[in-house]
Amino acid sequence: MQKTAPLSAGGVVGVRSTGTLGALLREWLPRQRWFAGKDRPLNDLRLLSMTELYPGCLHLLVQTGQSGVPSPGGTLPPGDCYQLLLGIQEHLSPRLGRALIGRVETGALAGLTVHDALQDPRSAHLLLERMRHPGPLGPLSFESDPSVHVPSGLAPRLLEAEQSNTSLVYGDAFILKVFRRVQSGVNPDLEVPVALAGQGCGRVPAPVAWYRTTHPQEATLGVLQPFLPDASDGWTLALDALARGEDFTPQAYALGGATAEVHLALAAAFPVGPLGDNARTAAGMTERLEAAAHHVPALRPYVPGLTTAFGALAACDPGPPAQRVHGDLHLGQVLHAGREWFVIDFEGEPSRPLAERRSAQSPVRDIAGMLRSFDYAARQRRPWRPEWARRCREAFCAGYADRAGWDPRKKHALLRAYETDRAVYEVLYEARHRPDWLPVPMAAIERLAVRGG
Ligand SMILES: Nc1ncnc2c1ncn2[C@@H]1O[C@H](COP(=O)(O)OP(=O)(O)O)[C@@H](O)[C@H]1O
Ligand SMILES: O=P(O)(O)O[C@H]1O[C@H](CO)[C@@H](O[C@H]2O[C@H](CO)[C@@H](O)[C@H](O)[C@H]2O)[C@H](O)[C@H]1O
Repeated sequence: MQKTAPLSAGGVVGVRSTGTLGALLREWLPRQRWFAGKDRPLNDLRLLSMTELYPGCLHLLVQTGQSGVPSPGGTLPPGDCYQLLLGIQEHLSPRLGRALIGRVETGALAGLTVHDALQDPRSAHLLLERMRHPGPLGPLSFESDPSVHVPSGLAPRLLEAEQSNTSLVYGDAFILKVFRRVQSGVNPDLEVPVALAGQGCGRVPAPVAWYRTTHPQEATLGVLQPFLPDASDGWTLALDALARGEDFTPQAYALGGATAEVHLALAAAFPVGPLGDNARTAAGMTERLEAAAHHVPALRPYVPGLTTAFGALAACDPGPPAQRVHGDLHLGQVLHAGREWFVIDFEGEPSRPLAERRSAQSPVRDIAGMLRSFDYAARQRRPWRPEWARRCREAFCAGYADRAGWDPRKKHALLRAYETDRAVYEVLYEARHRPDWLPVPMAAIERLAVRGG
């Protein structure tokens, strides 16, 4: 293991040190949407690598030290590793005010202003130039599919949506996703779309360029893909349909079919495991439930009822064989463009270790994710529209069954257990990131625990 370097002179960035680059970042990081450790104080920050992308722009990998933080499962040191691109200037132009991180008072950068370079069009342009010219740069390596031409001079814009990563759109032709929380190993959001493209699966935009680091460990840092310019995501479309009182079942049916197609391509591209070992899966789900109940007290009264679902899973027939899956499928991860559904963002649930996200799992995990999403959408309206969600869920399963050759609705115990597991994940996710949304998955928890589905 490589030794990590302190981010400020004098060792680990201390609580009282102000004015150093480390102190500025320690104050700025926890305020970012993509910062995963919001529930624990950030005690220290260490520098893993620093590379000059071009004059005035630094690429950093930093390691957080947080009390009570679990190891992310990779071989990077314990804590979380984040990717930062920092613009360093004497004076920041007022139009970049929102990108400001602060002014460094001491150390090698004393007197200079630091900003988030991904919010700076000039830096975004130069980052694309790096991707257009593959090759190594210190510990970084830029690579591309030589069969695709990426033109120079595409105007960049930052996607403003609240996300787990940072995405830049170039000339409405390409989208670059810069992974913020980095785990060692290849990121499934590169690995899977490349493999699906190899299968000729047109439902997933194929990567055209990417960059990675080899220090302190191998890790994917960013992926450039074709941008679908007139696409609308499934969440927006579902909410629009609800607002207009419109039926969404034809779209849900088509989405079920598209999901099955992606599953078939995944099963062809990656090794398929044996039939599900339900007892082991149920034990894992029970463990996750207990851990979530530890963090979110509101879950505790429902633990016995929810555990029943996992018990039923352990006792039921093995489900479909384990295979690579999407891992975090919901309406925000599907795009509708030109009358077709496309699937994006194969990273899986961000809080799970990378090895787990890359392992073969039941395809029911994805089906349950999407079923939960129809429930989320229906609960955005007052009064709640359970019938709308029920019809979408039915249609989605019917579309899936027609394309996959097996019907998820006939796997009741399996579906209920995976839906429960997903709702437990959502409770934890909302408690950490969007406490106002907690009632949405909690309503499902109540339904699944008390009424059994
Ligand atoms: N190929 C694409 N074409 C059009 N829009 C896209 C594409 N890929 C992603 N997007 C848009 O970017 C958003 C964020 O992408 P996503 O991969 O989900 O990032 P994150 O992991 O940060 O949530 C999506 O919700 C979608 O609106
Ligand atoms: O898209 P991400 O990879 O960032 O996924 C995370 O954030 C999602 C919210 O943005 C979260 O999804 C939950 O909320 C959605 C509505 O905003 C809903 O459609 C999903 O069904 C629900 O799970 C997702 O769980 C999380 O991993």
